[in-house]
Amino acid sequence: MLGEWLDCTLDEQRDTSRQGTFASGRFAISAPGVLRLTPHRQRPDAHACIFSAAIHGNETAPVELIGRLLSALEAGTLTLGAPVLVILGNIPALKAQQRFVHTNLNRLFERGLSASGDEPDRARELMAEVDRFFDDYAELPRLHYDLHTAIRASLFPRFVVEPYADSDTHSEQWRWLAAADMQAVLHQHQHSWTFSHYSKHYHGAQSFTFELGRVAPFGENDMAALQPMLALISRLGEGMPPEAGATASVPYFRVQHELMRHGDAFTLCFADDTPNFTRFAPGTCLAKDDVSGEFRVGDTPLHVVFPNANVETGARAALLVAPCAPPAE
Ligand SMILES: O=C(O)CCC(=O)N[C@@H](CCC(=O)O)C(=O)O
Ligand SMILES: [Zn+2]
Repeated sequence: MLGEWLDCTLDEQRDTSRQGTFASGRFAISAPGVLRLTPHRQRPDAHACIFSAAIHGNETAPVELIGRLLSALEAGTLTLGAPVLVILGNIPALKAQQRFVHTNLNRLFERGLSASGDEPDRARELMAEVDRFFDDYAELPRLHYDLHTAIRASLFPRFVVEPYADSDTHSEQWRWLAAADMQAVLHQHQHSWTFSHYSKHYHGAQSFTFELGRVAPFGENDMAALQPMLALISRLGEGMPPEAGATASVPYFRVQHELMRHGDAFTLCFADDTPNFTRFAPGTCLAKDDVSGEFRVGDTPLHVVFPNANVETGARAALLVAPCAPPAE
């Protein structure tokens, strides 16, 4: 049944039904780690909802959050009123409790991807699942929340990344995110081929990457802090309008520059435990690279997000961001 699906995804030896019913809907496993929930009665405010987790295998809080949603549906304390696609992204990495096995899955969501290997194959499988789900509910507004946790501490422990795309984010989303206790918003300045970008760019979905605290092993996540987030996905699962908060208090940032690792001897010039959103003054040296040289902050201060010197060469080693005005209401 629903509650067992997470465990069975991690343990192929355990048998589980591939489809069945629960009090308010039907479920079907359409691919490994992909669970489709169909309501018996779809509510008028329903979105076609995708909730994904474990695109990075060591980010366990989102998996626990989705487990709570499924348990509530199974227990009948929550009534499914919207179609929901639940995705566990990188199953081998989740089993190994690693960010990825061979390469970062969250850089591969691009149509026409030609790379070969386990993660590229999984990206193709997940893109096809997303396409099929949104096609099947073409009449409904589309929504994709891709749930993550960050490697390091953050001055804003819970925040969202808004992927770059031509389509707009609806203003109600900002109010829902504020009520879900998201503490900052980061606007991407260019295409990034992440999973949330895929849904927004190719399907016009309301789509975000959520950072829900810091990476921790199963059982060690601060789930109390994620209660408002659970309330948001639960309301969406019910097909009901979520609670709306005040957006005025949420700081907005825009990416100014992607710091890339080009050489083997790439280093960041600040401490490993520097929290996300730490501000650096003009002139500060942020990185040294044996291929591209030094990177220094220009005339305006920059805040650093997701710094990671240990990425593959050619990959993003940090986002450098600056505060910006909130989107118009
Ligand atoms: O904490 C970190 O350094 C990484 C956390 C993480 O996995 N972040 C996502 C953000 C995706 C986006 O830019 O929308 C990632 O790097 O894939
Ligand atoms: Zn992640």
